[in-house]
Amino acid sequence: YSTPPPHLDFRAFVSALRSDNDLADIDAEVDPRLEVAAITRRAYELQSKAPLFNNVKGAHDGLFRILGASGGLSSDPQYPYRRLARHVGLPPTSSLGDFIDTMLSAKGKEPIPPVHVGTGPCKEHKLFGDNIDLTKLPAPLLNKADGGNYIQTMGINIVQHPTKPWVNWSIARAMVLDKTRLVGLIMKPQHIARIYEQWEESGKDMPFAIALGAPPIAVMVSSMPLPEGVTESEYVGALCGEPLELVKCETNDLYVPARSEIVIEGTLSITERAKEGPFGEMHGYSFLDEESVQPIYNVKAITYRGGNAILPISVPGRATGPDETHTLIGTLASAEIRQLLQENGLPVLNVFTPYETQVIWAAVQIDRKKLWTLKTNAEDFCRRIGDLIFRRKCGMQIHRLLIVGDDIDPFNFKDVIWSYASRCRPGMDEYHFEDVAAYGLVPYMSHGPGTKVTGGKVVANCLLPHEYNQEQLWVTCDFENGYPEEIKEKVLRRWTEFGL
Ligand SMILES: Cc1cc2c3c(c1C)C(C)(C)C[C@@H](C(=O)Cc1ccccc1)N3c1c([nH]c(=O)[nH]c1=O)N2C[C@H](O)[C@H](O)[C@H](O)COP(=O)(O)O
Ligand SMILES: [K+]
Ligand SMILES: [Mn+2]
Repeated sequence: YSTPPPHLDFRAFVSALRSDNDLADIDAEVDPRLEVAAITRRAYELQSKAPLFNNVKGAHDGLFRILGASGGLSSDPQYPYRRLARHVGLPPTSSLGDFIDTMLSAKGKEPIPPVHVGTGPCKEHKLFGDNIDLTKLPAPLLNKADGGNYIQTMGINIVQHPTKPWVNWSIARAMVLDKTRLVGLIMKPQHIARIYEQWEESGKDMPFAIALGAPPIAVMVSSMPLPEGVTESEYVGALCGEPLELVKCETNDLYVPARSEIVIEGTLSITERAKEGPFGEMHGYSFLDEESVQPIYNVKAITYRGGNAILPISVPGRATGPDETHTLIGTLASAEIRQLLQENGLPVLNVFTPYETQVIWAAVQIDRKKLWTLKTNAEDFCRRIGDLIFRRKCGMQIHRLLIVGDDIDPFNFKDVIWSYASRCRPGMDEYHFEDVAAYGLVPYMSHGPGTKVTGGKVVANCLLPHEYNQEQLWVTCDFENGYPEEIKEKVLRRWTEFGL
């Protein structure tokens, strides 16, 4: 096969990280029981290179190597988002704004359906029946409190609606239960849960495939809350301007990316369930009283790429250095939220979920000149935005929206928190929503004082009243805004002379 670009082939992506000097090849033996995850977690927190474990204890017959932090921030502070850029074929100097613009660039474009090819790298090795023993694979234990070995944290869960032409791609965690079974989170309003409900009604187990080490751009779209009914693989095609190549599963009629590293396929039971979790969550907590009971994945085949297949993993936790549950879930939800607000005619420039808020908050940047033409006020404007976002799936994970002006950079938390701290009057500038679906995993909901699955959401107005209808009545006191251009130029020119 000719080697495709990094965004279309996971192994080419790994080579690109290596040539970016953003990958650490670890050839020493490392234990998948906690050690691999601890190294990966610290790699996020220090924003170091992505660890590629080439010698995982217990690996055999080419299963498997492990790549951690594929969606973490780059180790080179000059290119913080280069690893994300590599997922979608963007230049290394790309900003988060460029990344969001790219992920939205196929909206309104004709979908490009994938093409089916006869075979591909993921078909080089095949395991069936007694050759399948998930307990013999080096599936990693990611956190000392986890209830099982989570083999699925960065793969694409592929399921098809039983009657409609909708094939959904998403990321949903799953842990090893026994020799031939996984158990994983199937949670409403996620599309995998909606489609699962349809199979329950049809009375048949749901065929599934999990494609691990799939093309990076497909992993991105799988993590994006596209509208219901959209077949993610067609959106990937529209983004790339060319169809994705898929091959048929061995044991069902689903199709998977031909270049995947590892494919697990089978049926998700509509009757058998088992205890799932605890799991180290995206907000930085693992609650020990987790009593989640979830459907069982019956594994019928495992196929995988030669040359020592690579299992990508995500180790969610505190976003002191963000992991994929922040850089993918937060950023891609921000993209869909921006799309929704702009489609509804709101003067929104950008949206972003600051990592410092564990992507529970989202800053919504408003074009103030356009805001004046709406002749509105804080209450009406904030309630309108809250009604749009908090009643849609793309807003599911957001509990606080901050409405900020175009003088604020939503990607710069110091800007965002400055405007929230100084312009949002407690008791008058926050508009609460108690009748909307909550994100049940947020600790103050799951283990908080009030209801668990509704409410706890708020829109914080970070614009002063006069900003709704006229130019700001202040000069911002920082170097950028507090001095005339000629003074700033003179200061910058003489800065080194002053020895500062
Ligand atoms: C990048 C990433 C994303 C998720 C998850 C993880 C990572 C790395 C891991 C596996 C590390 C953690 C896990 C979570 O525990 C986080 C989570 C997020 C959202 C709902 C429940 C759990 N998770 C996940 C997730 N969606 C879930 O339905 N159970 C999941 O298990 N998601 C989010 C999900 O993919 C996005 O919401 C997609 O938009 C869903 O696709 P559609 O339904 O819109 O088609
Ligand atoms: K998706
Ligand atoms: Mn979907």
